[in-house]
Amino acid sequence: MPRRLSLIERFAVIYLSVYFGLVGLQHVAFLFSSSPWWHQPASNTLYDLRDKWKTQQSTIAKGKRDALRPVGKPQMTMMRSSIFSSASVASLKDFHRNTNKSFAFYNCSIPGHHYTFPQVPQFIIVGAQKSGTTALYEFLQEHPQIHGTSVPETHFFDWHYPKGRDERNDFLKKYHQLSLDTNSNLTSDEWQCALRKTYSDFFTSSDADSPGTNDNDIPRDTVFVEKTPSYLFLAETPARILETCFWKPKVIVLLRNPIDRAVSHYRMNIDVKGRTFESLLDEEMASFKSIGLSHAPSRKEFNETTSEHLGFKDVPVLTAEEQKKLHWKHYRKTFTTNFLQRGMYIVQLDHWLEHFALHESIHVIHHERFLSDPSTVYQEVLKFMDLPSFEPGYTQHNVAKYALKRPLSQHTRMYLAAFFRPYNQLLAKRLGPEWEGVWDPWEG
Ligand SMILES: Nc1ncnc2c1ncn2[C@@H]1O[C@H](COP(=O)(O)OS(=O)(=O)O)[C@@H](OP(=O)(O)O)[C@H]1O
Repeated sequence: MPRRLSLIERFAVIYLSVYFGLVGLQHVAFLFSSSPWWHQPASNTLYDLRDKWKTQQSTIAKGKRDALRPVGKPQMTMMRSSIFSSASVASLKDFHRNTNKSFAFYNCSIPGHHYTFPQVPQFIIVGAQKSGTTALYEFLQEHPQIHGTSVPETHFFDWHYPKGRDERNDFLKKYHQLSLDTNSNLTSDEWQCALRKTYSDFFTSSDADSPGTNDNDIPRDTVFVEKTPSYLFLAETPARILETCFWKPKVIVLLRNPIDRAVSHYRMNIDVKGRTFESLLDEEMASFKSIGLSHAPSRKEFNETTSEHLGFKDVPVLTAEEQKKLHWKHYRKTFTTNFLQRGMYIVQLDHWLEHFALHESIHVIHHERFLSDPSTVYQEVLKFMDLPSFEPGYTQHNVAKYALKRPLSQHTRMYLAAFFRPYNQLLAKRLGPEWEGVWDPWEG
């Protein structure tokens, strides 16, 4: 006859059941939370999201890294050396050459806090949205030296970057528990320290109250990478990166046929809008009328059988300024539906080329080539990153779940091809002959 449990034993059984039940739930929640960002809560929950994922993701990432690390490779302990303290490193290459390390720890202070954290990142995948950025990021994360972020996309430099006094104060309060007026109470060095520390936390598992104490196990050859595909689209991002990062990180861009990109973009949000792809296109085109594309034919006016490149021949390509204007006017409203604007790659890339040199600091990848020959493209990326060769498992990531109700009509496809044509031609001029006519149905 089994013995009846005492009150204390019963309490212990209930406590343990509840505890393990909650842990199980948390794991299930985490599995779902690693789904793409559009299934995540709104942007101002950044801090909650980060806290939730940080611990779990870093444990998983560490386990994965340890499993992938070649047998026999020593697990180096990062020494926090004072020679790196507050070092401002202009060139990542010089730093690497001089120290033989991939990154250093950084020390800085704001009122009430002294922080030590790794200088991140060395590489950023900035877009374009729906161009295979998730697949590339996942393949890179499999590399034993590469460490990603604790959330799938930080969106640090677009949604969360604090602009203006109120947002900066809110940022300090939320993350650094500081109730200060940044404009009057913080020096610019302190403000930069707060920015850098917050960003760096996306890459580490360090606790805000005891910064850096969990970072001892980061091998010194670690290369940090983040990906947020909307960065390419935002003209402000490069300057924000340069303000926050310790050096000019190298930038990776994937570009996909803008028509397929637009359809993929629509399929990502199909459940949200309940509108047809064509009606959203027409709406976006109408919004262009106010800023320079007033002569462009509408989809209904467009005649794909004429030879004069289909009515778009004399339509001016939007300048960066015009696109910026449009962007600010419509960005929030059309975030999920700016199919045309997001495919004007040349306008976006030009913002980056003002700050980052093509080939040396920006590596641009042809999405379709990545899809058909992932291994060659991946090895080229590793070469650009100056990392040893590695073969990940080449699988599909982030494939669209929703199908178009009706396949894209030939008329709409040709309308889009004609619309994007002048932008693609300018892009080829900037990137080189291998980009000529790649997405052009009238070529070859
Ligand atoms: N291995 C590989 N190589 C190239 N492309 C791939 C790969 N795996 C997935 N995909 C396709 O990439 C599309 C999603 O792109 P992103 O991950 O950049 O989307 S997102 O901006 O992060 O939401 C998405 O396209 P659609 O399926 O047409 O939507 C994926 O199918």
